[in-house]
Amino acid sequence: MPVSTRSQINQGQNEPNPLESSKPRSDQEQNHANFPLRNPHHGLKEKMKALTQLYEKQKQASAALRNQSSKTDQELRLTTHPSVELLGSCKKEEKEWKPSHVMRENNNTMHNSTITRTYVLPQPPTHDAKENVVGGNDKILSFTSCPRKAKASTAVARRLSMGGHVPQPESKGAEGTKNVPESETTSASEKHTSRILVFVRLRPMAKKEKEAGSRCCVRIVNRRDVYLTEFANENDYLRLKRLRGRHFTFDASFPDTTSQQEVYSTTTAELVEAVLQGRNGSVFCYGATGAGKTYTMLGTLENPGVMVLAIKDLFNKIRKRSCDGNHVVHLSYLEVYNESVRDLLSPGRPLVLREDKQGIVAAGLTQYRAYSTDEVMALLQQGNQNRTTEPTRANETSSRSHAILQVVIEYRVKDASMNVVNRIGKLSLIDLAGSERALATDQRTVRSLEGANINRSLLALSSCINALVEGKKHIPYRNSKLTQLLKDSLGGACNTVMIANISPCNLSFGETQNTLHWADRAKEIRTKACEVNEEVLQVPESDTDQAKLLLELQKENRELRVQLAHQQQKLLVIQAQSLAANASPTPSSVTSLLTPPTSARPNEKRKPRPSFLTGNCFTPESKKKGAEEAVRELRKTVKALEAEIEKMKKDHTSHLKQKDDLIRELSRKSEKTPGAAGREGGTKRIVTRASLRPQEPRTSLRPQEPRTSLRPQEPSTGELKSPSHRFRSPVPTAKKRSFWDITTANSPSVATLNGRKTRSHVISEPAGAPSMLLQPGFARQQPEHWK
Ligand SMILES: Nc1ncnc2c1ncn2[C@@H]1O[C@H](COP(=O)(O)OP(=O)(O)OP(=O)(O)O)[C@@H](O)[C@H]1O
Repeated sequence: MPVSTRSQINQGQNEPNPLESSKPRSDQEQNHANFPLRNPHHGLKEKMKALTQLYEKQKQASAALRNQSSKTDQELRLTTHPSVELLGSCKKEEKEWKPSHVMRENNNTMHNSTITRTYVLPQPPTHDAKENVVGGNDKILSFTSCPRKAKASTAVARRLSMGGHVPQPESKGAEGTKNVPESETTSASEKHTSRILVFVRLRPMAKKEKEAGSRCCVRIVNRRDVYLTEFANENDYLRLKRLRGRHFTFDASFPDTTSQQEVYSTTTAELVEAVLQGRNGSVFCYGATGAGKTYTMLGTLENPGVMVLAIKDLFNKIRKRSCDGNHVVHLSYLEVYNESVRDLLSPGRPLVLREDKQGIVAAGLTQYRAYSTDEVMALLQQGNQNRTTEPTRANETSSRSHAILQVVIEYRVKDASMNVVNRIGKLSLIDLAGSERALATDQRTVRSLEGANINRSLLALSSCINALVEGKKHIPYRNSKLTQLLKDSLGGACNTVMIANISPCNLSFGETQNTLHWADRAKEIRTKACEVNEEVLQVPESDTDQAKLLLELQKENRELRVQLAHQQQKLLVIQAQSLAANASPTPSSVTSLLTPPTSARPNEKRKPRPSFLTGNCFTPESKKKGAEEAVRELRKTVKALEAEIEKMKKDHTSHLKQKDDLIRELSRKSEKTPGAAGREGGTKRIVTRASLRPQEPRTSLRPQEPRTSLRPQEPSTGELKSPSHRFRSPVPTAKKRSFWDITTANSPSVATLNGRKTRSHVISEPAGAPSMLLQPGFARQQPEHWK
């Protein structure tokens, strides 16, 4: 890239060289002045002096101009280039910026030697330039020649295929962040593809960096434009020639003051929503070591990162929607360390990646069914403890592996025609290890080997990005484990978000530039349109009929049971009356049996009280015939009633028996239906005996509690469980369930999940299956060779 040298600047400015007028020149000098470009380093010091004088002159002129009116002064400040602001903000004592492309700064160091630093300012952004490189000598900046961008650049908010606008971060009065109309952003061809959204996050300057006198080389303007400024020693001529100021534009750029919540809501919140609708989503953090990837993804206890906020959001949303259907959440967490894949939730032998028609599969990866945010948090914490982290020179807690957390959400609901709609969304949250220079980290063998492997996989990632951008047919995913696992995120049907983390420190300029370069490249990757992974599980006609019949029979059964209970209650009352009649011939004694004793004075002669049976069994005639006849009649009535109840009981029992037999028969039939347990062929057994009768009340005929045992008000809910049922706390006696035939991160969800029978499958699990978390010794389940 062309960089203005001092000689070029002199030529370009057409200013008379002050040296020329002040002293007579020899022929040689004159020749040199006539051909200043022949050797740019020749007479460098003289030229520098001339340039300094020129600068002083212009400075005075500008000061005079500024003094002319305050208005002019204000305009000047407004039109100052962002990078100049940056220099001012990064170091307060920074000198005023200079009217040339190449600027100098003289700093007295501790050793009292003079070091001249040179930095190059990037050009102001243009509408169609995705990256502006400082040009040649014809583009010399003057004080007010850097117009601010008045309109949003073309790298505008892109739309996810899920249909929503990309949320723009709050603008601080910037015009450039306004949403651009859809017509400007999406063409017809874009409708079938979706682009990777790329965000940049700048971390704050670390304490150590501040103490070392580092300077800030990044400035974020309008929450989208990133200006990168290079500082260099002026004596480093070779470097000087290559100095570049750079400007990039992304979907959003986050300054160092941005909160975790803001990063989450701008980058990932929409993705979570789409995942709940059955789409796939991936978020990955990319950047140099110590740039803040893990902080962005995991965060701290006080400032939780994207992973934590996404999980919380996910469960909140599920809870709100739980009445609509049945959500099941599965979780897996793996790392790629030194080119081997390891299960972070259940560490053991390295996992083997397999590619089949369902995508890339890590054979043996454990998937846990999660019921609550707390449970996922605990799993996450456990996984992170197992993750390989080592202190390096660049970062005290450097992640030495790429970590992939995958959350699979399965959503089931019955439609009006008794079909089951099954949607599966996958969210992959990826914290990549940092790209690094060997010297920047460590030269010890293990660390450098790790670094080499990290770099190798990141190199493979950049090759894939390149191939995807260039539209090549062959994408070299197989070059590393990481790219194999990211295959779906990069080239599959997936809404993908990349967060590029950068450091503000000028010592990391190279890494920052590299990160921004690849992030800029990634913007051009087009993934396949992300469709909803929906499957309608069509229930055969016969099955539907059977299901309906079963439901009707169950309803009838319940009604009969309630009737039976009523009759039994009546019988009890009559039996009590009969007993009373046997014990005492007077109606009052019958009543006394049914009522608690009220007399506190046993010797007192009791007054006859009107019986509640008066007007019912005891007629005026019976009174006349006497007590014996009344008892006889009562007995007769009781016997008749008993016989009737007995008959009804028999009828009901035989009814119930018949219906139970029928239910059993139907259930057996449904179980025999092909594909009932699995999912092959699209024919699913959705109505099972277990699913239809989970809430079937157990009839208790104990007379003490006839109503409570029957619970006739409890609805027949079918297979969809109530929210409380799904979210109840795990039982401590839970048994470990694992998927030995599972999906891995980024494999196509529908095919993968639907095509596989897993041990912890949603349907096959008992309702309210307990969590792994509370299983005793869960965290310590390690194979022998790990102990
Ligand atoms: N936005 C931020 N706000 C405050 N501190 C941050 C931020 N980003 C990063 N840090 C701090 O910077 C340090 C390095 O960050 P982090 O460990 O996340 O880097 P990394 O990119 O994951 O590095 P590596 O690739 O080596 O794992 C940490 O101490 C972290 O707390």
